[in-house]
Amino acid sequence: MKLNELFNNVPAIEISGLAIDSRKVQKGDMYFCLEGLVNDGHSFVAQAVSNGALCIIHSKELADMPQGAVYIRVQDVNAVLNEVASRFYGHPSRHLRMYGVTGTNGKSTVTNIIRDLYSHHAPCGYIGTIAITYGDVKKAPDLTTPDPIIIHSTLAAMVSDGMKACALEVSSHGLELGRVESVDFDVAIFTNLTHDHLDFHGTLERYFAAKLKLFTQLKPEGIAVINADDPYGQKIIDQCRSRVVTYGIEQDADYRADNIHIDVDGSRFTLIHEGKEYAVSTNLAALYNIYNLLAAIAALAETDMALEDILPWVSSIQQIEGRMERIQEGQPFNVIVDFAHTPDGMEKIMQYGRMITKEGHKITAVFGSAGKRDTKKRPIFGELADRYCDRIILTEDDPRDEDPHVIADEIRTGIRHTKSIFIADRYDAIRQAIESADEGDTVLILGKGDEIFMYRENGRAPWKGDHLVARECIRRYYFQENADEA
Ligand SMILES: CC(=O)N[C@H]1[C@@H](OP(=O)(O)OP(=O)(O)OC[C@H]2O[C@@H](n3ccc(=O)[nH]c3=O)[C@H](O)[C@@H]2O)O[C@H](CO)[C@@H](O)[C@@H]1O[C@H](C)C(=O)N[C@@H](C)C(=O)N[C@H](CCC(=O)O)C(=O)O
Ligand SMILES: Nc1ncnc2c1ncn2[C@@H]1O[C@H](COP(=O)(O)OP(=O)(O)OP(=O)(O)O)[C@@H](O)[C@H]1O
Repeated sequence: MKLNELFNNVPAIEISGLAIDSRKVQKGDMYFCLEGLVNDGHSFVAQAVSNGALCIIHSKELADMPQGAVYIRVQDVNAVLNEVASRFYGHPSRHLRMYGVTGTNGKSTVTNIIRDLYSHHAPCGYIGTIAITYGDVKKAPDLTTPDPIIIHSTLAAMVSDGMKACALEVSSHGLELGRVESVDFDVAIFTNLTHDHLDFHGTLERYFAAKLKLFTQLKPEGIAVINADDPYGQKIIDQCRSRVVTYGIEQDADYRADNIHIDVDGSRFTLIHEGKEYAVSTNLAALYNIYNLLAAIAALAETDMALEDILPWVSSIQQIEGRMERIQEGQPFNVIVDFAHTPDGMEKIMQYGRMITKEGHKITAVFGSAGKRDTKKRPIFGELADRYCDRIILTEDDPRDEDPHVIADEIRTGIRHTKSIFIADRYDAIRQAIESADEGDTVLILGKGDEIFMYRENGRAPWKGDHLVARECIRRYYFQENADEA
């Protein structure tokens, strides 16, 4: 694209790419000087130009303006980045039905349910914590909500690959740092708001203010799909100028579930919408997943699919990796791997564990808490495990440069009655939980879900994955099989 197609009064030089990191600039790129939390992109202009940047977008006066590049001074570099990224890639979000999902818990689940159900109507892509997927493409993401360049280039690839829709997870970091400002959302979905990320946002109110942006930025003809049972749902409704559609269980809602029956491996309920009742049977278990399913159903039924075309598919929703993943290797006890890493998520999965574990059998929870992240949740995790579980095995979970033993001690401050042990190595902790399980027991392996990396002192290190380790331990140590390495 020519520079003069993006800005007025500039030469018609060809811009071949966009970059926000001087180290990754390639010949012909436009480099945007973003002010970050640690560095200021304005300091790396020389490197950007020496790597081949032909245009520099900046807001501050530059000490060094090496020759060979066009310099454009703007007021808000991030706003310009959002605008240019969308334009450079042909405004791809305008050519897709865009579903944006935000909330403390349930973003990956709701977006994956949307992708799964929409795919029975037309091809749908997904961008989020688990992956970036469309057609046959599946990439490991660095962030839940990537920067605007990755978002718009990915959406453009989705358009050219024949996708008709995209479900995008919108994290509070993504909103606060302005990563989705030029995404043309058709539907914005709110799941819930509970304690998380207070290290970054400071207070729950500021955390909420970040989430709110998705709804206040939504175009007037967009649709806001809101959880009516969450106290923050009403606050969003009050401030959103777009059409609002609600879902829930307890409060009156446009899509409401009633007569709910939850089993070990599925649920049934009556969906009430516009005075009509629909019998729904789904392979998703746990009450929180009824909320997630209602959110997805409401979003789809308000856009491209009729309820009658959606409901037959909800009984066979694909397992969402690492989200309440039941590990079945023929063992006579339950093993569940789950990504729960917030107090609300922990409580919900432990309640579900209690529900599926008969009187007289025990629940063992294996978990830790991330290093250098929201340390206030550590004792709360301890309290919850103390309340719902019979045995607690504390272990590492993305320790970064903290000592997992110290983290475990902080979790322990919330534990009053339940026996807890600390096993530093996560593999050994899972092994111990499985080896000591009896018939009818439940083992909950929490916090990392499907992740196959562990954040250590020097960044991401490989981790086998809780799901694979659990399978291996059941075969090798419970059944004493000569199981292959996971
Ligand atoms: C806290 C946070 O979100 N930080 C993001 C932020 O980093 P930063 O502000 O520290 O960046 P910085 O190092 O100060 O650099 C400022 C600018 O200078 C540039 N730079 C920097 C150094 C250099 O040599 N050359 C150069 O050009 C950087 O590319 C950047 O554009 O901007 C970077 C560029 O976009 C992001 O990669 C980075 O995400 C970091 C890696 C991160 O871990 N973010 C997490 C917390 C996050 O966003 N998580 C949410 C999900 C949370 C959840 O729900 O669990 C997510 O959406 O993934
Ligand atoms: N609606 C919900 N309410 C409460 N807890 C939930 C809900 N949905 C999922 N969870 C719990 O939160 C965990 C994470 O779910 P999911 O990955 O869908 O959330 P997320 O918002 O995408 O989180 P992240 O952005 O950190 O990946 C699940 O494994 C489950 O324990």
